[in-house]
Amino acid sequence: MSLFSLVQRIRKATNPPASPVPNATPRIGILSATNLALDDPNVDAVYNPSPNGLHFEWTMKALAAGKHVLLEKPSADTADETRQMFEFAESKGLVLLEAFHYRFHPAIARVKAILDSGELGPIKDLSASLALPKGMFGPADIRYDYSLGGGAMMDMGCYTMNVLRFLSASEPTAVLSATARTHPSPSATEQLVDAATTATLAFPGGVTGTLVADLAKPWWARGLLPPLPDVSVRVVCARGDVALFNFPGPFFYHSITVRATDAGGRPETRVEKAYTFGDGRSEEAWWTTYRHQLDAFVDKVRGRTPRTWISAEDSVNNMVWIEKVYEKTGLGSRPKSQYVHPK
Ligand SMILES: NC(=O)C1=CN([C@@H]2O[C@H](COP(=O)(O)OP(=O)(O)OC[C@H]3O[C@@H](n4cnc5c(N)ncnc54)[C@H](OP(=O)(O)O)[C@@H]3O)[C@@H](O)[C@H]2O)C=CC1
Ligand SMILES: O=C1OC[C@@H](O)[C@H](O)[C@H]1O
Repeated sequence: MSLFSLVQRIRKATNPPASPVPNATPRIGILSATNLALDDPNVDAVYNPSPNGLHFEWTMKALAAGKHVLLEKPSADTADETRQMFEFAESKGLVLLEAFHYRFHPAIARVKAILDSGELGPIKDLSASLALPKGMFGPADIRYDYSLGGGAMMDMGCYTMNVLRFLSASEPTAVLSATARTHPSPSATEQLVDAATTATLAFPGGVTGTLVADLAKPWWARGLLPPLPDVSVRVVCARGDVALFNFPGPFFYHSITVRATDAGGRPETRVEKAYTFGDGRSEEAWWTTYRHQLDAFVDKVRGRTPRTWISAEDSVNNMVWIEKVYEKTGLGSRPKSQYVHPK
């Protein structure tokens, strides 16, 4: 069970009584099968942490009910569904945000600022990995359920795809190669679920980007030693490189390692940390990625300008390229939602 399901369960169990909420604070509900947040006029916005394959249906229903939506990643099973959700949100004047929480933290912002500063020269190659040890997710986990939009490329690959696109400041032009590791399964649909995917993409200007997404990284020493999680992104530039260790969870711990050449052409390495923006806006060094994200979401709902935002186009393009990777591996896109939204 994830932290989010836990929160959801606690919410369900405690069923907090309605209380007056100051106008400045949007009242956020969490969607679940038994949660009637959509019918509750006291709820302004909902968080949608349903399995991937249900994102489209419940986001469309929430938007139809007039709620702003903070939607878990990946936004849907297909780019077409993502496009529909954002178009609907726009037409209703509602906020819809795909919860790529890491994008709201100072650590990734610092890496982007280093790249944008030109200090390291033009980008040549990027690589991003998100790989967790085998055993973290059981066989019944939603991540292995094709009908619910399962697969490593969906679950972890959506982050790696996102960070490659974000740091390269461009969209891929092609999937050069992509391979998936699947489990032998008697079920035809479960054979379409990738436990791991590796892909290399072409970006404009001869730049390449490689992603690794693995839900079950094999153990070492004949299965006795768990491997370390792989949670890094690295960008190689003409005059050096920058790597962020733990890009998805930088609030626990992270390090930004920059290798550059000094004015005399000598190589130098420095390690940075970024737990605050220091831009005078409200923040604390302990704030999680989720806290920063929630701040931005609330800002947007309240008509203020958030420090960071993820556009509709960004979310649509992320799904476009996830689908292209699935196409290249031969597994194909996850099944489109059966939900038909009433016109
Ligand atoms: N941003 C982040 O850090 C994280 C994001 N996620 C994202 O959140 C989403 C949910 O993941 P996670 O919390 O691990 O998922 P869970 O398996 O814990 O399920 C989440 C909820 O979905 C319900 N559910 C499960 N299967 C079905 C089904 N077939 N039909 C209807 N409801 C169902 C569960 O209900 P019940 O309790 O009744 O079983 C549960 O309330 C995914 O999109 C995932 O990518 C997940 C973890 C972390
Ligand atoms: O943050 C995360 O880490 C673990 C994943 O399986 C999960 O879905 C993801 O959002």
